[in-house]
Amino acid sequence: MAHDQLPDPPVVDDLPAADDPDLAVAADHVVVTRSGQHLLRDLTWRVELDERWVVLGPNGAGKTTLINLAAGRTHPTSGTMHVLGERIGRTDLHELRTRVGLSTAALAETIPADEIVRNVVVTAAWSVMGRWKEDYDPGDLARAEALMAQFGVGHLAERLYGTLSEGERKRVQISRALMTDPELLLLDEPAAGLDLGGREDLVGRLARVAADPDSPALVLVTHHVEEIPPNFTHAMLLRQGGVVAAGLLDEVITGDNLSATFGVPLKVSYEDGRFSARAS
Ligand SMILES: Nc1ncnc2c1ncn2[C@@H]1O[C@H](COP(=O)(O)OP(=O)(O)OP(=O)(O)O)[C@@H](O)[C@H]1O
Repeated sequence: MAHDQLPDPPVVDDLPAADDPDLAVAADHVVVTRSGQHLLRDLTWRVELDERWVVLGPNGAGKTTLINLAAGRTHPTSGTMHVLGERIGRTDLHELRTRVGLSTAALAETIPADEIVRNVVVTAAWSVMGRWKEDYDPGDLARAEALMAQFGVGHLAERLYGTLSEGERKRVQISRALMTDPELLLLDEPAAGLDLGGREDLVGRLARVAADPDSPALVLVTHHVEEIPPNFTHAMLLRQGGVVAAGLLDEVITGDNLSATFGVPLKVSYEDGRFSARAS
């Protein structure tokens, strides 16, 4: 496909109503325009509460814009966006944000290097960054300890965040994102910058989160099919702000779809729950 040729959005029909209580995200013909540029165009999407989505696409495809929309941090220019039954633009975003766990590079940059790890995690309970209370609620502290243990950073609870490795920081960021027991968890490139061991460790932990029926709805952004954890169920491919394909993971992650998304001929392999891709 030529670089300037954009795919027609896939036809989506028989969608559940946007205010269906089983939906985490409902986007209808969403367009996001900034400085005259379409960051997203005509995006229609449903994420159910028990689904685990991966969003793939090249640099500049609109993935972070989509995550910010789903987190209630960006408004659509046109179309409608519902998150957990609330319409963006017509709801109290502060309240909605406590129901959505978010881990992005931009948020990570706001974590003070001189904060201890336990505080980085537990302060999410009050939607603040940095320590602000001497006495924490024992229930919040217990939850923070459990999450740090789940993500393999329990032994680092007393360490300064700035002294952690990139892989350890990523796992602290996800623990923090889960602190409020969100109904929707949004992870923007959680494996970026990790070495192979760190990536595999994180993929394994996210696979276990995905397999747990008590986990929130999940949306994970990545550039690489190798980073799709087992037990994820759905995928959306974005290119230049448009949807190339969306639906069940194994129907969407194909050589043809990835070639159209990334603009180079690619072939895909699948083994033991994991995908890999290379030039064909
Ligand atoms: N405020 C803005 N004004 C103009 N253009 C913007 C603005 N914010 C983002 N963009 C552009 O919109 C496009 C989509 O950006 P976005 O960050 O959503 O892409 P992405 O898929 O997350 O990219 P990457 O994989 O590189 O992180 C990019 O070309 C970006 O430069």
